[in-house]
Amino acid sequence: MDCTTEEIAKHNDASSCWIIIKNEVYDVTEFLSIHPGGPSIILKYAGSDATSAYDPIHPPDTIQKNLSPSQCLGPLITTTNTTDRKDRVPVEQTQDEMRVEREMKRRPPLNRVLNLGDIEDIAKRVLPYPVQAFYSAGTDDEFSLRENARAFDRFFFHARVMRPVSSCDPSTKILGYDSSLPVFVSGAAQAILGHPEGELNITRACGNASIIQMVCTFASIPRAQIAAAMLPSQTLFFQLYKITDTAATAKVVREAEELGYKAIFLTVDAVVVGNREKDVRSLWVMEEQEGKTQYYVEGDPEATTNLSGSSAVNRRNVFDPDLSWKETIPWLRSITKLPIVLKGIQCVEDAVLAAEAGVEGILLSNHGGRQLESSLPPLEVLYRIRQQRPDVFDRLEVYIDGGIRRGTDVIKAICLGATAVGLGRPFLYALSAYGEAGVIKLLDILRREITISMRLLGAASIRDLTLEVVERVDWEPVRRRIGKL
Ligand SMILES: Cc1cc2nc3c(=O)[nH]c(=O)nc-3n(C[C@H](O)[C@H](O)[C@H](O)COP(=O)(O)O)c2cc1C
Repeated sequence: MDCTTEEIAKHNDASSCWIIIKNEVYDVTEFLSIHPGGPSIILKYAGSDATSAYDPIHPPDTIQKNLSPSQCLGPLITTTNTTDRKDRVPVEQTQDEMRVEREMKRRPPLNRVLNLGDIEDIAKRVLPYPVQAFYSAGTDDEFSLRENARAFDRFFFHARVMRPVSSCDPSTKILGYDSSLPVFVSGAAQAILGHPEGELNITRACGNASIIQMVCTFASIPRAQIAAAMLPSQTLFFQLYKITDTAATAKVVREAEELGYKAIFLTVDAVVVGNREKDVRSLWVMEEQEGKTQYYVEGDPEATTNLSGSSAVNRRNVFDPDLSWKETIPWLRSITKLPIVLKGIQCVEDAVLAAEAGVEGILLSNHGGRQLESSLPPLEVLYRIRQQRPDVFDRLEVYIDGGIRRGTDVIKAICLGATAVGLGRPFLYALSAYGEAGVIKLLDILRREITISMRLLGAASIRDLTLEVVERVDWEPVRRRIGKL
């Protein structure tokens, strides 16, 4: 392979994109469409050295994890021209980067942030467009994404009055670990795209607030570094993707256990990656904005169709598509002593199978509407389990995530039998908009909303949040606002 700078410079667009990182040359053409931060940031360095942009924000093993050996083209061959860097074209700020800079200066002070919708609005304004698209994307027409949140609007309270609530305690236990609220962080990868300190913002804020954080297999900060940042009293859970390389997965599980993570949340709703068109389109949106739009030319073969995150990931067979009740859980049990929770249960039947399989918990989730379109909102699944198979709640802990944005959402889920609820995007938005201070603010808002509503409901503790105080209506309430943007 000719890895001279002259040759590399020819591969400078989406049809063939080579970059140099630490004097090694990579063909990232296929990777463009699955780069969590979107392709435009890579394209900015297409045909040149991307080390300065790559190095500060990526864990050391990112390349090994994401590129196949055939995409690693070899060491950079230095010619006389390349040692003289004067001929290099300086990288200019894109329109989007200038917009982000302006918006960061316009952020309101935190005391003007009232709710999670406000945080989401601000984050969407200050995030680079491709990152905003990656974080907010749902699958297909984003129907499940919207309905996840709307499902909460169909439940109303039967408030009880004349009950002493001067002392109101929203704390609980999750898998036996203390949590100051019935809330945890559902792991959402690539926090570093929103803030240079990535997941660490969440770790620090959660440590002080006694909230449990689930850390992803594909977290953007090494899991050891996250574990090193936790307080002695703090609890971390680990989100596991079972990949086709079983031995490699087992190594990850053992490492997580040794690092002190307290439970394994095995994600079961992502055997392939969902069809997230917003994510794919963000490349074209950016091209248009920067004046590099490609137009259809009569007679051209279909150029790079660029069909999504999914295709490239699938080609490399990252996720194991053959998870099964018979094999996967006994295998996982055989390699770890940690409690096992299945993340991504989407119907009553599978909740029952999980109980029969003897796992310690299930997280009812459709991945925040990012996987199967028209998967039932997790709150509806919770309601159906409560109606049809209440015995499940005696056999394992049940959690839900997806669309939870208000203290009342949390309370409704607890009333229906959930032990706790997870939030994904809100943590990403909070850290993107305000770093660690944003995450602290988010938890303060939730705590305030939960305790106000518990008091108004006549509940002095989580034990008072029972099925009797919540009712599902069959009329369609007015559509909820999830965020202005
Ligand atoms: C940007 C992003 C990345 C995510 N990454 C993962 C992941 O790596 N593993 C996983 O199991 N779930 C992942 N999720 C799903 C979350 O764990 C969670 O199920 C979902 O965000 C909950 O919905 P919510 O965002 O409406 O709160 C991700 C979600 C988002 C938005």
